[in-house]
Amino acid sequence: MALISDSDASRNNAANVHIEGEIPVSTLIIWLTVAGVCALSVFSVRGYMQGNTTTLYALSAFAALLATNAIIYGFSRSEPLLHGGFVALITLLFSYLTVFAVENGAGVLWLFAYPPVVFYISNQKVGLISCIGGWLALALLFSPIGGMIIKTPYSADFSLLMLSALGFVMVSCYALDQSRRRSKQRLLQLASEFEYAAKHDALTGLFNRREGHARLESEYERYRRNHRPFSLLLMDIDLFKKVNDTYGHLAGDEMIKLVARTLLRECRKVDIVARWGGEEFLVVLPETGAREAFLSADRIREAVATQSIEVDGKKIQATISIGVAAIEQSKTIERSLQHADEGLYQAKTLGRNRVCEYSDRLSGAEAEKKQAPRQKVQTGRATRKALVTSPRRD
Ligand SMILES: Nc1nc2c(ncn2[C@@H]2O[C@H](COP(=O)(O)OP(=O)(O)OP(=O)(O)O)[C@@H](O)[C@H]2O)c(=O)[nH]1
Repeated sequence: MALISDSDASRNNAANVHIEGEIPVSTLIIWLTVAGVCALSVFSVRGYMQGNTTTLYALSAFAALLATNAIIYGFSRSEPLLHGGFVALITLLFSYLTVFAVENGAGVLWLFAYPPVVFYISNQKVGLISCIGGWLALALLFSPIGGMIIKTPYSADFSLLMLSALGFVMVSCYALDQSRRRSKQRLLQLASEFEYAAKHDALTGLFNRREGHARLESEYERYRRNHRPFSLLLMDIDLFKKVNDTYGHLAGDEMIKLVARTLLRECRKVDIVARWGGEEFLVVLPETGAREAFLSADRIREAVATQSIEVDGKKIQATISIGVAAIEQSKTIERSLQHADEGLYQAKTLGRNRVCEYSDRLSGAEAEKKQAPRQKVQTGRATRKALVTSPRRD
């Protein structure tokens, strides 16, 4: 099961990526709206029973506005609108509870709910500005200047305690939120690193065999829908063991990387390039028939043959052999891989540094169009109907 709902988490801002188990902000707002509407209804009825119609109307209005905000979200599905509307409404509501000293001044205690909610819902900048702004506004209200503008029943002792306790809660919420955001960021980074490591080969950065196979299956599914054939190139570095034995494994690794770089350079963006095994590579060419695949393979072979690595001032040339198989009609993936493998085996048998295409449908004339000899071959692995090979040009 994926840890992160967004498959390409690394490209996204951590705040916008939802981690499984985390309460989505919009869901939290809906819950808080339901709880808020219930609480406001209770207190507006209490206000009415105490003969305070202003409280009744004001709290009922806030309850209605909160409910409307949630209903608008139900229709628009606009999260920024829901989040912005909710923060604005609770800021107004808490200001009202404080300034009008609702419930004989006890309503101001609701201010302690503001910092955790606003930090969770908004980004850190908005949370910080809202909290600092709110605290300063409260300090102004409790100050002698505020007392001259609005008469409130709060004593000096209560005001001091309220400001210090609220400031403490705000700082704590900021620190906890900062820590939560950093952990989430790190978690996303780790998840993206793990995902990369699980899908890529460490030496070359190409897709590894598992990812190559997964992408091949996706391509096959696409083929089953649109029936446009695609092709596989299975390739292997020639006499690679000799490179390792003569120049060492580091030189061998350099050669593998050189071939990988050349493949990436020669292939299109849509092509899938994977390291299939030690010195074996698989290239999937979407929407490419047998003929174009053969030509692409030969171009790749030539490109690799012009490359070399340098060991102790000595240039060592790399060559590859390639087996080509097109996926057409009802051919399965496994069968096509087997055919590409047979083509590769044949390329090795015929002297390496060449391309061999498995084909069970090409006529001799068609094969000749490719200016390549068509041969009936029998190898140690299997009997095949025909293989088209590229001439070795060395
Ligand atoms: N340096 C290095 N060598 C590797 C790696 N993976 C596999 N090999 C080596 O690749 C060699 C493969 O050799 P073989 O399969 O015998 O084939 P070859 O010598 O290339 O001969 P042909 O395929 O017939 O041309 C083995 O010696 C493996 O040890 C790797 O990641 N790095």
